Amino acid sequence: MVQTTQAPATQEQSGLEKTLDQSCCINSTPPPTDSSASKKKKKKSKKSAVVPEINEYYTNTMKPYPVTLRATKAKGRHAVASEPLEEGTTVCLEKATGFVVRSAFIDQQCHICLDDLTTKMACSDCKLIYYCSQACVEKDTLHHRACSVLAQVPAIGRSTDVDPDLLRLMVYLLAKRQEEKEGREGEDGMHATPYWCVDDLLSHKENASPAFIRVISDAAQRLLVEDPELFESISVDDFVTLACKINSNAHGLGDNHGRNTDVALGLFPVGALFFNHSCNPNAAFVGLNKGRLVFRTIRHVQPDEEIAVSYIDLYASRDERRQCKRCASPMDISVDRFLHGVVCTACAQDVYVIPPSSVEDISRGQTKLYSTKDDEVWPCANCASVATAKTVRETIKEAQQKYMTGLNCIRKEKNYRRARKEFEPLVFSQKKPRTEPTLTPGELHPQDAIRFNASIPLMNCLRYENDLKCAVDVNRMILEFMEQQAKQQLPENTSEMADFWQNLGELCDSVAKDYGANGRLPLEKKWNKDARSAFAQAAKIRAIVFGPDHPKTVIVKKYVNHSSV
Ligand SMILES: C[S@@+](CC[C@H](N)C(=O)[O-])C[C@H]1O[C@@H](n2cnc3c(N)ncnc32)[C@H](O)[C@@H]1O
Repeated sequence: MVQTTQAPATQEQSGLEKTLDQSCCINSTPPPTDSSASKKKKKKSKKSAVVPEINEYYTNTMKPYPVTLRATKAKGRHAVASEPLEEGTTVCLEKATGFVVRSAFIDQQCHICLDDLTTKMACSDCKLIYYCSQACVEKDTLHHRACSVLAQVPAIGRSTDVDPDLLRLMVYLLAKRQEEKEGREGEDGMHATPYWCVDDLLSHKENASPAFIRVISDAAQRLLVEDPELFESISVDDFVTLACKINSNAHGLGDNHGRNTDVALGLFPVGALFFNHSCNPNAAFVGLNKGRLVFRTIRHVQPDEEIAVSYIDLYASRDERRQCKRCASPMDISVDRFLHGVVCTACAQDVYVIPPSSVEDISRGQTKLYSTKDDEVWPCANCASVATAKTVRETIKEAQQKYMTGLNCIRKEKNYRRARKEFEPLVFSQKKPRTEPTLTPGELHPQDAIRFNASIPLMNCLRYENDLKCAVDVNRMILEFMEQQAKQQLPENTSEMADFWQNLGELCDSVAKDYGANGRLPLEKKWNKDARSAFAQAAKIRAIVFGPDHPKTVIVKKYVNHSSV
């Protein structure tokens, strides 16, 4: 997971985010009991797979965009380009059926427009909802239906161990359902996707853990008692289905001013139904204010090509990304082989290839990397000399341990110096100069996921400790890594890349200021120039991914022309 906030990257996700990531599995199936059962199941599911119908509502909603909606057995509902599309083309703009501000930001963002709160107007009853202005108070037609239940959500969440954000989103969605049933609908510029579309979403309930179903059922029973009228004709089982749908389909809505923090969570049925997953996506989704989500192409798309986004971190290991077209490509030619890779001790040219794990094994948490079979041997992709699974696994486990220790130093002790000591050996080769991403026999490959992920909190530690030039070096390494990945098929324009270019600009800007304060004008000029060109890169990518008028693009464009941030 890539994080570039000014605060150190903690790599930590909230419970709900984790569930969201895990549930974005592609065609994941419950584990079969034996291999013959598995074959039978596959045959059966192929036969029974039905092509979903596309309701006219969706076709009409998507008419303004250059896409055609299709449905097939293999892909379900999906969208293809109806003409050649340039990068940065809007292919869908949707207003959430329901969205809620995340608990951590509850008194920081307006619950209607999602803008930062300068003036705070709270609901005097539940004190759990804030508005930026009287105009936004008046636009809120749903809250009065949900207020009394919402007031109970924190206590229900605590006692049942369910994420209160998930509960609040369920309550809002059901309030929206009731509003529509009564034939009333609030209007704030753009129509929200109606509640009935939520019925079309896949829930993947069959894959939900019994523990999750149990806690949601407990919470549902408590909610039902609180407001039988609001939840009229809704059963505990309906609540569980809705929770699973949220887990499988909800999107985070980013902060419009900061970087990668999701300040809100919303359900966007049209986007969730028609934009499938790809590990090599040609489109991305971006949160906008007022609970809207836009889908934009991030590279040129051919007519008839499917438009797909990545549901998960582009830089995650193959096992995390599960199954998709690209991940199904042979492991020895796939970029994924690097994402958990130890450099061959014989040729020092490539990595020992860890065989891909089956989807069934992954869903049981039994990947090849973490299996206990030590007698297997894994060959180098270049020279075919082999290493034992045990050696490769131990090198990776040791690195993982160091990485976790580093994160804990930040999270628990706020000790950036100690954290830095844990991350440094992961990111830099011990035997070579630190800025050269060299292949050192027996060490993690420079493109290994742990090595890459460690470089992000390391850069944050260096920034915190004001070791700015080292932070610049690490930031440049991160960008080099991402550009390298882009050559091996990942997209060139990603929000993560734009963040790191902006971060580089800010770091160079600070170095320039330090030189300026010491009267070293030629150096100040040089670093200022580096800062401006980094901001220009960030602005170029943001204009494609976020759009030219998005606040994040606008702010970075301003920095390109300013002499300092
Ligand atoms: C957010 S939903 C997309 C809805 C789906 N298109 C439909 O018609 O219901 C995610 C689910 O769509 C399917 N899906 C997503 N990406 C896919 C892909 N690349 N190929 C096949 N199925 C995919 C998987 O079942 C996945 O769990």
